[in-house]
Amino acid sequence: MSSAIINGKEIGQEIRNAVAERVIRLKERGLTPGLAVVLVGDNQASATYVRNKQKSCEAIGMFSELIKLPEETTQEELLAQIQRLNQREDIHGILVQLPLPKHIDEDTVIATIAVEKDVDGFSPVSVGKMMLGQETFLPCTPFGVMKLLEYSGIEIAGKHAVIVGRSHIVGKPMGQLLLQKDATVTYTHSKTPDLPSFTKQADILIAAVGRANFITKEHVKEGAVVIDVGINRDDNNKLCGDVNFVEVDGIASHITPVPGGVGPMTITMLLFNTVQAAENKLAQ
Ligand SMILES: Nc1nc2c(c(=O)[nH]1)N[C@@H](CN(C=O)c1ccc(C(=O)N[C@@H](CCC(=O)O)C(=O)O)cc1)CN2
Repeated sequence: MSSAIINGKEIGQEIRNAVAERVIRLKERGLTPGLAVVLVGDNQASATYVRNKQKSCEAIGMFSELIKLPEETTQEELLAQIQRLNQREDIHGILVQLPLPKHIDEDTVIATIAVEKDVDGFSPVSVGKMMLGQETFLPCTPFGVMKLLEYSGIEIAGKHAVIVGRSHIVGKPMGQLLLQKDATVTYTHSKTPDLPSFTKQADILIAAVGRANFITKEHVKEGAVVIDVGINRDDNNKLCGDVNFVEVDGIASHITPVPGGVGPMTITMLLFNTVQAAENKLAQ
């Protein structure tokens, strides 16, 4: 029997509809939520994601502004741009699209975003608050995965979650959010010896390693929930995840597809966080 598909497009749309209602309420009170998206350089994938973010904002009545900077922009110029956005009353969320060109230090740039506008949840203060379980903006991809699990009725408490990947923006926060919901969490990564001996124990397996079709049937326990965070290109340049879907389908109880699984949730939770930032501003 095939695994149940966790549909990120459908769940994302349901959440976007609720966020759109909050935008209407804010506009009735004279405030239009505004997101500034900063794109540096010519990375084609980044340009597509940024375009999708802007379209998604427009679709629910939010204001969005693209600040497009050339590849040779200096770090100082970028920091000055962010400082200007920090001051603007009409901008409630600031997002710097990653990756940045190599001559710019991502950590310094992210740390310059005002914490109350850090709708990506990447700044050191946001990460620290998340670790402490304090109210803050959660990073959009792991936040989206938590929503997928919630909307699919998947129990987390008492389950063994195994994360494959340890990036700052997905793997590390993902484990933390699952821990806060009382999962037992194991972190693994591409250099973990005998990876299947760990992943085979997972009730919830999160693949966030960034390698096409890396997770195969030998990694997955019968009945596990498999969440694929990867966005890769295979040998035929076709979009694929970190999970070999064909092999794992039928072993997992639930699985997210790529495309149409976690990806759409990343932008959904960005909208969610930006509206939250605007509501916070009004409540000040
Ligand atoms: N500042 C940030 N930079 C990056 C982030 C981020 O959350 N904040 N995440 C990724 C890229 N990303 C958003 O920026 C992103 C990636 C993929 C998708 C998505 O919807 N994927 C679709 C497939 C799209 C396609 O056809 O290529 C899917 O999986 O269905 C949305 C957002 C790195 N940078």
